[in-house]
Amino acid sequence: MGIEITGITKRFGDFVALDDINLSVPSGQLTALLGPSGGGKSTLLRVVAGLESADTGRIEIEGIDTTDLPAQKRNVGFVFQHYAAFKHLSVRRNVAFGLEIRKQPKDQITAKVEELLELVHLTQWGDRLPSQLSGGQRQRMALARALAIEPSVLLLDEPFGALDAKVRKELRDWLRRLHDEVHVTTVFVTHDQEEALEVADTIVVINEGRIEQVGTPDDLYDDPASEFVLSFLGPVTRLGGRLIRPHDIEISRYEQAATADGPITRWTRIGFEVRLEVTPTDPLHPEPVQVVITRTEANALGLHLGDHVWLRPQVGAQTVRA
Ligand SMILES: Nc1ncnc2c1ncn2[C@@H]1O[C@H](COP(=O)(O)OP(=O)(O)OP(=O)(O)O)[C@@H](O)[C@H]1O
Repeated sequence: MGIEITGITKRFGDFVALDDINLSVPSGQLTALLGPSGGGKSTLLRVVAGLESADTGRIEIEGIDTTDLPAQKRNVGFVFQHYAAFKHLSVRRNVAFGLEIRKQPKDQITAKVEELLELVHLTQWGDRLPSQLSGGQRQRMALARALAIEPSVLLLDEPFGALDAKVRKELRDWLRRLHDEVHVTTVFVTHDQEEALEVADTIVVINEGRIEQVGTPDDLYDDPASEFVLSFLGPVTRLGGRLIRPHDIEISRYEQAATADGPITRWTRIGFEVRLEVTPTDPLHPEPVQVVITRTEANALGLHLGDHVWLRPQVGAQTVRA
């Protein structure tokens, strides 16, 4: 069950925004659509929501073919980056709105709204206007409003994208906890790999209208299917013709079996990290290699700018042929 996406293609003029997308989103999970800007994530979410119609393909939500159903009949909750609240209505009335137009009994609506406000920790702000809330509180209200109709799926398009880094971090922890409580099938769009790795049960990497890989955060991190996935999930560097993560490189001051060796040509300290650049002496692979170690390691190894060092992948490190 969950969401079944079969053979979805979407063109805007000659441009192919989605190219034969096939994807099963498991019921009750938190799934991230991750990829660079313009890759097609929002378009896919909008097609699932019914806000955009695909040229070909089929969408099933919880076993029901919704391909030709209008958005309001699909029973989806949707939250955008910039949430359009009713400015003249209180937070409570905004949350109640979807229930009022469904003509539910008043006492049921009141009880449901209080339950939702508690869930998103906004009980004490219920009588305020949306303009009197912070950005993070507004997005929580948007989630409460989307959840009010008890959707079969919750679709979130960069819900925290417009917020500053600290609030984003808080809200992503909060979303994870909220999801653990309500278990509604949730799909959220993000271009932030850390957000996806931290929050999602399953990550779908999308690039240029195609799915690059689907897996758990660990699957993707430990076993990237392509150079694109490896490099999208964090910084990478080239070591002897292969791509590797800079902190997966072993560095030694002493001559040893190594993939590359050369002098340390840059040294940058950022907090607890030391980022080094080593320029290999090998004329076949002369481009500088980035290496990241902790300050403690750098001190223990007695490393300095200009030292000649030997580099090789750490045991178990993931590498991909470049
Ligand atoms: N209504 C439209 N008309 C024409 N082109 C569109 C339309 N909507 C999206 N596109 C194009 O389709 C491509 C995919 O857009 P989409 O918004 O799905 O990407 P995205 O991965 O969500 O990126 P972002 O994170 O920047 O929103 C982009 O190149 C975009 O310019």
